[in-house]
Amino acid sequence: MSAAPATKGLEGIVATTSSICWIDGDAGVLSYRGIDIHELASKSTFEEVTYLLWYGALPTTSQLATFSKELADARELDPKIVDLLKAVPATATPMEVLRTAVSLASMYDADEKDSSHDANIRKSFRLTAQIPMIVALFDRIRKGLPTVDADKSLSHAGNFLWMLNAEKPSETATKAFDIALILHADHELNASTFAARVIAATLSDMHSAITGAIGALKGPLHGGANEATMKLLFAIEKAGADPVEYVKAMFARKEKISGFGHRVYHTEDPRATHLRRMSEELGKAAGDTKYFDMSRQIELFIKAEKKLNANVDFYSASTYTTLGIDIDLFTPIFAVSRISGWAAHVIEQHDNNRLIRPRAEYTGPEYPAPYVPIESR
Ligand SMILES: CC(=O)SCCNC(=O)CCNC(=O)[C@H](O)C(C)(C)COP(=O)(O)OP(=O)(O)OC[C@H]1O[C@@H](n2cnc3c(N)ncnc32)[C@H](O)[C@@H]1OP(=O)(O)O
Ligand SMILES: O=C([O-])CC(=O)C(=O)O
Repeated sequence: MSAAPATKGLEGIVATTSSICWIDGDAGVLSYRGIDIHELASKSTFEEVTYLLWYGALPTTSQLATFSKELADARELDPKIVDLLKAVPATATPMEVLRTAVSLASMYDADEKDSSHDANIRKSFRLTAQIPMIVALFDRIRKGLPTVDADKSLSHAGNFLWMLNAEKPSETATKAFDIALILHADHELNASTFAARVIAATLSDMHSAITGAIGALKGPLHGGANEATMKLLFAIEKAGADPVEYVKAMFARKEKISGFGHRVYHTEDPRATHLRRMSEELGKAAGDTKYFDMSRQIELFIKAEKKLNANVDFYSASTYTTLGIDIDLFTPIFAVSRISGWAAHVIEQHDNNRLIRPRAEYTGPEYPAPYVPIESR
């Protein structure tokens, strides 16, 4: 069979079937297992959403209690992983460290050599519990601050904030963070999830797939855009510039504005609706809406002038900054949530596997090209 012409970036190509996440990019609908993201963001918790993603249906009260306990009990890290966090060069970024620590965690995983469905579920618990621990511990280690042990009585969101700040988080902060985790949990065949599925489809293991996914998430066209958005807001603030004039100048230089545009949504990203509200509410509660106000001015200008919508990364930047989180933790925090979706996709891929191996449209020299002997070249 000869290959069809290429579609740059695989735009619009349906690459697999999946029962995890459904998006209508024209109507701005996102659902996990058919349940609308707005309902989940307002009524659910990260633990419940993770159960939904892995098992395909909402849990009963006792199922959720067992699941949440199992997830909390998985808050354990081999000391060798903590040693790694202490040994990396001072220039290491949290995203590089997370990628490397997850790869190392594979060698200390009880199911290292087992990729059965049940072993994949057990690994999903461990990775989902360990990733936030790695991010929080590394942040404190690099700052020379004492680390704190995981608190298994706290929720997933609450324990992350506890381990990051060594202070019991407020209910408002825990709730806001939990909603952010729900919103970022899954998004169909985004680049990092696709990368994870490609790796899993070779029958490689869950840790390899997640390590690759973290590498894909890191890029500024994907999860890295939340960090890039905050850098933009800080640059505008530092320059004392008018946000709209600053962005206009970027457009004149043909630069892309982080946090805008999306391959699938042609209308408002439904996650941005929540993050915009959270950014504003948290700003008001903290008595400083500066970053929300700047963001809103930029959003209104870009929407009016370029018909581009804010994506999930745009308002998560000001939301996390208002929660007191350092800018280079934004993308690792995306992974703290997205591990739930990545794991669901790796499990689904292994449960019904076929190697993912597309074709390329060849654009090189015409075949057969001559092999010119080296002395004649
Ligand atoms: C969690 C996530 O991954 S959400 C996405 C996070 N990434 C970002 O926010 C980075 C900024 N955005 C982008 O680079 C893009 O919109 C992407 C990567 C998200 C989607 O890319 P694609 O679907 O390939 O769209 P593409 O980059 O071809 O853009 C289409 C057109 O809109 C323009 N455009 C898209 N996004 C932007 C932007 N953020 N700023 C300026 N122009 C943009 C492009 O320049 C292009 O214009 P042209 O047709 O005149 O050349
Ligand atoms: O779906 C995408 O291409 C990117 C995205 O929004 C996500 O991964 O959450």
